[in-house]
Amino acid sequence: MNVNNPGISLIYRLELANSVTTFAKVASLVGVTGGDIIAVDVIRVSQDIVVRDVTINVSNRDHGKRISDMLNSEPGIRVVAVSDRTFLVHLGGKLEVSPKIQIKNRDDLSRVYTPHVARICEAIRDDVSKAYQLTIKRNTVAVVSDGTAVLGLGDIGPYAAMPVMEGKAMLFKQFAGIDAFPICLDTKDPDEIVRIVKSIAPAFGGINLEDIGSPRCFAIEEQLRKELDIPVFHDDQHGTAVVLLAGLINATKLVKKDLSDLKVVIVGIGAAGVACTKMMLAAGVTNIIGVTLEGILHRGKDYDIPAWNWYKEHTNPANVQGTLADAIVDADVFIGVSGPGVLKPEHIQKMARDPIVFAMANPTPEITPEEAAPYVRVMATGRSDYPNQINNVLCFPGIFKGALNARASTINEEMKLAAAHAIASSIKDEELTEDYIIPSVFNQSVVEKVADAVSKAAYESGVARREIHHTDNY
Ligand SMILES: NC(=O)C1=CN([C@@H]2O[C@H](COP(=O)(O)OP(=O)(O)OC[C@H]3O[C@@H](n4cnc5c(N)ncnc54)[C@H](O)[C@@H]3O)[C@@H](O)[C@H]2O)C=CC1
Ligand SMILES: CC(=O)C(=O)O
Ligand SMILES: [Mg+2]
Repeated sequence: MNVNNPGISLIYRLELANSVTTFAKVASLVGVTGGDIIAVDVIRVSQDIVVRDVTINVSNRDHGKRISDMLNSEPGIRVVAVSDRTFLVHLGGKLEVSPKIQIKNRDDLSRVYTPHVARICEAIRDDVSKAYQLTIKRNTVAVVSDGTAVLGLGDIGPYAAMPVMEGKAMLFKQFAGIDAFPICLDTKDPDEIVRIVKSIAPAFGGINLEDIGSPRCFAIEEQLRKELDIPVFHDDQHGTAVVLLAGLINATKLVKKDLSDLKVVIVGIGAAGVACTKMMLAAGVTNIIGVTLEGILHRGKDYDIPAWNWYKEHTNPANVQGTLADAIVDADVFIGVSGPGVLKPEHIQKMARDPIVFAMANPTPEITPEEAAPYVRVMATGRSDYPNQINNVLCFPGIFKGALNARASTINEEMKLAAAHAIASSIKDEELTEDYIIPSVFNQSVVEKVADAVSKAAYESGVARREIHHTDNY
């Protein structure tokens, strides 16, 4: 698998002239150019012509174009169209709104809509908490982005951010049964974002902030948490940190090291980096060194970013200065939440025994598993196509499900720690291996475990608002 191009699959619609060529010829030409045919469908057959859709895995778009040109230049073969399967799954967007009941007659109509809906409106007007019982609020989350830090692609804007937010909404529904709306805002102004999110909050049981770049994300989340009485959770901060901690708990168990003895180097001190650091400190890690594009964060310098000034005071106990090459010496763990290619094999060679490397940048990690393999003991990425996927998708469905079930007013530290331990404990000690430190996203029991643990933590920490046996339906 070429890490820069995760499995591009192209469908070539080919018109083959029966008297001139055969499908066997096509297969051999594709094989010669390194394409991998994975499916063939017959679309139309006539006496002279056969039209086939041939699905071919290619290593990148140029490779796909070379195959197309080569086929087109062959007598008897015409490439009618080439479509990218990934684009096809996004055609028209990935979501729709679907009603829970059908309106079959006037009687139904008058209940779901006017006149009888008015009684429901009045009930909520008289007791606003009934919005949880009588509207979508109780099971609905807004996935809000301004498109400024979309995956590791950077500030690509609200239109380009939509496919990711639609994807997050799909994951909410599929993994936790939560209805989520993708909402991409055409503003980067923190005050305006806060105002808009507050204004739309009545419809939602929770707000999942997504891919809002640092340092703006910190103030936006803090303000919204203060002003709203529903959970506001910046997924890139806390979802990432929860899953990172789960992976770290299991990886250190495997290599027989204690969290409190670790030296951890983390590159990319943005939304994910700051939150991962806070979570590790809360879990008992004491020696963490943060590396930015300007080098190691240390107490000899004042930074323009308040989060970095906080950072230098709470990390780097030996006040090391320099670059990643200086920080990485004798480190037990490398965590990357920055961008492609930051970590080199030479860096890993300088780490302590049994190096743990979590290269979590998406879509292209700080080092590929192939490059790291000879030197690393435990390797994880944020991607779905390698073992050990450390990705916030393991957290946000379950943590919101637990919070919504408890009707929690917030998602607090206790709930996040409970989620991390629930994810980690999904793998039994005897099941742990280098390639299995974190459960699969498709392990349905993880969401349930996380939701139960989070809900329990919400009750125990006093932020749950739902009475468990609620029978009042009107
Ligand atoms: N696996 C997962 O679940 C998650 C992965 N990520 C990945 O982490 C990365 C950062 O995401 P956010 O923190 O949300 O973005 P952000 O924009 O808030 O922060 C990124 C930080 O990394 C720094 N950075 C970029 N390249 C660097 C380099 N070569 N060396 C040092 N610092 C560098 C930037 O200056 C910035 O401070 C992205 O690639 C994203 O895809 C983020 C959230 C979840
Ligand atoms: C996984 C995720 O949220 C990110 O890479 O931004
Ligand atoms: Mg994200």
